Amino acid sequence: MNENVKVAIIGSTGYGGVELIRLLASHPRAAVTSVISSSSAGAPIAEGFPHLSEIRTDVLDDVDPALIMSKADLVFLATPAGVAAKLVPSLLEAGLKVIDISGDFRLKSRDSYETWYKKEAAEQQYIDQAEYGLAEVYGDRVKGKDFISNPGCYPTATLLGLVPAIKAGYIDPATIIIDAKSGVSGAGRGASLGTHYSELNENFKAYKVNKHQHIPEIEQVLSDAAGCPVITTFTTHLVPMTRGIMSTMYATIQGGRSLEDFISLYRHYYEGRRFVRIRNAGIWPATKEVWGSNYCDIGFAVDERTGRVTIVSVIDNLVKGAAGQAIQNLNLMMGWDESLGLQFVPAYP
Ligand SMILES: NC(=O)C1=CN([C@@H]2O[C@H](COP(=O)(O)OP(=O)(O)OC[C@H]3O[C@@H](n4cnc5c(N)ncnc54)[C@H](OP(=O)(O)O)[C@@H]3O)[C@@H](O)[C@H]2O)C=CC1
Ligand SMILES: CC(=O)N[C@@H](CCC(=O)OP(=O)(O)O)C(=O)O
Repeated sequence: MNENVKVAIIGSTGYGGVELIRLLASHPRAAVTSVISSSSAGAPIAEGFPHLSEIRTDVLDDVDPALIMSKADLVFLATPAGVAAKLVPSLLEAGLKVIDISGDFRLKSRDSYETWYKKEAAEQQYIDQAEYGLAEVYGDRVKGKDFISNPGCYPTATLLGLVPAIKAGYIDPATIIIDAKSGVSGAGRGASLGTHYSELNENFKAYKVNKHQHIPEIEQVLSDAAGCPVITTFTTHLVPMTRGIMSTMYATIQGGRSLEDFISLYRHYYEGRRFVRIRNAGIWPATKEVWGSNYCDIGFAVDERTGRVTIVSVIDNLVKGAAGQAIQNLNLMMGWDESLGLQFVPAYP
């Protein structure tokens, strides 16, 4: 698989879709040949997004599998929950490769999806076909596949911070507590009461406590890593900033492991994976240090007094948490270097 690829984006007027357009503009082997909208077909995309005017002079296409097939080889879906479940079968049947950024194909159990997402689940055969693309953990399974389910933003930050320690038995999986915070672009472009300026500015609030739809996704992967069922406490918070996720995780240490043990375990686990950066002792990652990039930065502290480890993991929700990891999965699918088109230095300050 050494050919270049033509790409269509469904949901290209949303934050995830627009970020895909931005990142793919500098991809050496992928060209966006169709930007798609269910509500504004026929309108020039640069009309709504003047920052794209140099690179996109085209109009938005309708959601039509035959039209997409005539223009593209692969389609990204950056659509609200429930949309991909209905669209993906016809896209796959049209012969397109698919990368879905929504949560519709991440959970292997239909019941679990319907419990947590409160929507009708996709058909089981398509759920079974979807490869869950947490790139640094399951990347080997992605190569050559036609259908990837891209992980959620919170799960990406959280799982990259927990999987090595669970797999190595450095922490007790029954003791994990995850305290996560997100910038507001994680909620998408649509306006809502909870995310408008005066509700958000100079405010900091917890939401969906014990009810967040990313809980079963995190537990599915932690259970796979531990080899036994794992349940966690996971609390999300909204921070008055645009981009960024910080996931702070706590667990009881097993086997008397030290801070140096954790740092060296993670450096070994992520060796050769350039998007995960493990911090030296005492240097904590901050969301600004990954802003606009595909990096996930992870730092640790070991508290000998409590016997617990603190793990802090940060990503840009729209890049590593969505469009960037989706492009990383495109690269892995195609057998290319996983960093093609993603070698951005974070914007700082
Ligand atoms: N924002 C983030 O940080 C992350 C988001 N995600 C997930 O990615 C997906 C997209 O998120 P995000 O970009 O933030 O969301 P947005 O709300 O910003 O954009 C979603 C887009 O989907 C399109 N859309 C809505 N309904 C339909 C439909 N029936 N058929 C086709 N297109 C439709 C809309 O565009 P139009 O009306 O033009 O069709 C809209 O612009 C969601 O599932 C989200 O949960 C995952 C990880 C991180
Ligand atoms: C800040 C904020 O509201 N974030 C969203 C993330 C939604 C998301 O990405 O949902 P899926 O991964 O399930 O598609 C939330 O917490 O629901």
